[in-house]
Amino acid sequence: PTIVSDGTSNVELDPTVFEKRFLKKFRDLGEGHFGKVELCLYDPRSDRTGELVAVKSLKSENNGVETSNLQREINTMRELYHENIVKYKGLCTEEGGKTFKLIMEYLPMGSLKDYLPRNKHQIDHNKLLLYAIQICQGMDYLGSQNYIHRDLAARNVLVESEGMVKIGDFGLTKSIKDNEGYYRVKEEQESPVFWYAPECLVHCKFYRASDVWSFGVTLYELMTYCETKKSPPAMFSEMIGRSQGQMTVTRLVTVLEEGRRLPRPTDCPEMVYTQMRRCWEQAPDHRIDFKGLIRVFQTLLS
Ligand SMILES: C=Cc1cc(F)c(CN2CC[C@](CC#N)(n3cc(C(N)=O)c(NC(=O)OC)n3)[C@H](F)C2)cc1O
Repeated sequence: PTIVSDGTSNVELDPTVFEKRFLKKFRDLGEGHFGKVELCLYDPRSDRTGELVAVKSLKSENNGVETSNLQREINTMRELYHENIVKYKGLCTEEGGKTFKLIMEYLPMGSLKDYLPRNKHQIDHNKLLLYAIQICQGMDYLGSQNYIHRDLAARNVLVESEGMVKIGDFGLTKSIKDNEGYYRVKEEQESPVFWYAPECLVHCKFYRASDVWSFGVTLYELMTYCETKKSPPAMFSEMIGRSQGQMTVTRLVTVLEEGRRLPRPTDCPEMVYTQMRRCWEQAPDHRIDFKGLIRVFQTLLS
């Protein structure tokens, strides 16, 4: 907390204020549509004893939409406190607050998409179920705070340690006013359509139950150890025919309405695949919820 002296925050004492001059870029961690995430060293004593942080910022001068998206993401992250959600560390503003950067904790082991393929040999099904439970715990908490994530996928789940994962990116997260219970999807930019539930594709409506559908796809990724050849885009493209351009969504909706789903991954236990299918019920309110998934996975943990 800031020790307020004369009504202004005291930069030295507010640990959430990061000064641009001490933020040293090391390398890029990721690239998004409108911005990037960089690995930086925050070194206020300029003696390299600082700490490594992940910094999300917008690319060159974006229009107001991206700025307000980043502002919303910052306001969301600063309110979230859960062991399976990546920690907000603070803000770096420049030019008097015209542009700003989101500072988060850095998890050097990267996302599940990086980690699983490289460490298959030391990760058994029990460990995958542990990750599944932790993702559900983070998502159940997010929903309890009236947020929907809208981009849950293995690429956005970070590895804290071999036994702990966290939801790491909230770029598409929206708050839902309680009475509505859904968010109307607006932007058409590269939406992660192969992780989207039918109601999102057809009606542009996103419910908490739509996040459960995306979790089912994320669980499928877990059970395939994020093998590229078995990825949701690869598998769905086989089902709907390749490179359909804008016809992709139309054909995807058709196969989903026919009841077709991603197949059971090799060696995936029947009981785990059964839970995936319960995440992929056509009707949102027929799907299992995150609390139900946590209960089932805890009984499956041998
Ligand atoms: C402006 C919008 C935008 C920009 C983007 F680049 C991305 C994509 N980005 C998301 C953050 C990301 C993956 C996750 N979760 N990640 C975070 C950490 C960390 N906190 O340590 C980390 N660590 C790591 O890779 O260690 C080796 N990766 C990875 F950068 C991809 C999404 C966006 O909405």
